[in-house]
Amino acid sequence: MTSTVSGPGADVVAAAAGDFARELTRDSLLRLARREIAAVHVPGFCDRRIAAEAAGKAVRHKALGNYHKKYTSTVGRVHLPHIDTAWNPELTAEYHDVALASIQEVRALFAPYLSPVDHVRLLLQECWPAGAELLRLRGRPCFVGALRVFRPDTSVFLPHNDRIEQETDAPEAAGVTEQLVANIYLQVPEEGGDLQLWRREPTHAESRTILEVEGLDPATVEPPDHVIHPQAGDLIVFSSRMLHAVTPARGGHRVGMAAFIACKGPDEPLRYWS
Ligand SMILES: O=C(O)CCC(=O)C(=O)O
Ligand SMILES: [Fe+2]
Repeated sequence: MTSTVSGPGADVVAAAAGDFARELTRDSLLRLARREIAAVHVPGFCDRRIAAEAAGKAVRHKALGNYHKKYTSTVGRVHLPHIDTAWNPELTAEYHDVALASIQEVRALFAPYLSPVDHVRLLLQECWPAGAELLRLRGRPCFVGALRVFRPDTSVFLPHNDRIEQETDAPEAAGVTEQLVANIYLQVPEEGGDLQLWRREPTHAESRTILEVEGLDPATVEPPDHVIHPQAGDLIVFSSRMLHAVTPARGGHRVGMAAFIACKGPDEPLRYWS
């Protein structure tokens, strides 16, 4: 299957097909963690009918709330993701208290089928030299499998990056050498909802802005290196430490399922959470 690209970056992507791997394997994961490739993009990772059904449940979910920062508050998410614990001890305790129940609740949305995030967890465990496991912070299990709901025309993720060390001082978060994020797309309208990738980390000044408002003004950033229009059912894994953004989806909801993945080198297990 060919890559599905659109927008201003399409030529760049076509010219740089070697920047993408099409399968999640030991080799593609190691190359991604070493930043030799920009992303692992697996078209049709998950059955589209199963994806569509789960997307509908996410849009109607009773635990659908919004991200908390100024420029991400347009995006909905099901269950509390770690970023929204915002260094608050009560929210952090609540996050861990409900983590396992939330994992099981999201899993049940896909029953009787395997949830795509569980499928990713198994592949990481099988492929990575030292295996993979659920992240624990101060010994307490994290949630994984956040469903993100981008509302038609209004939701956007401005250029930003994600780093666990900026969200917690728990000892388990020290020594991370790379942070990846796996997104499984459950529903994507035909137009918009593009994933933009830059192959660089933000500058110090940009990082300060991102920490304050979780996004840069696109006019202040050069064009992205890659623009991908995901199809429902696709899996895309990329470095969350590098700049990335999501453009508004036109005329319909864009629903994804996300897991961050901390890497401390091939001799340590990968650890995932949302
Ligand atoms: O929904 C996407 O395509 C990526 C969103 C994002 O910012 C992330 O997964 O860290
Ligand atoms: Fe992100």
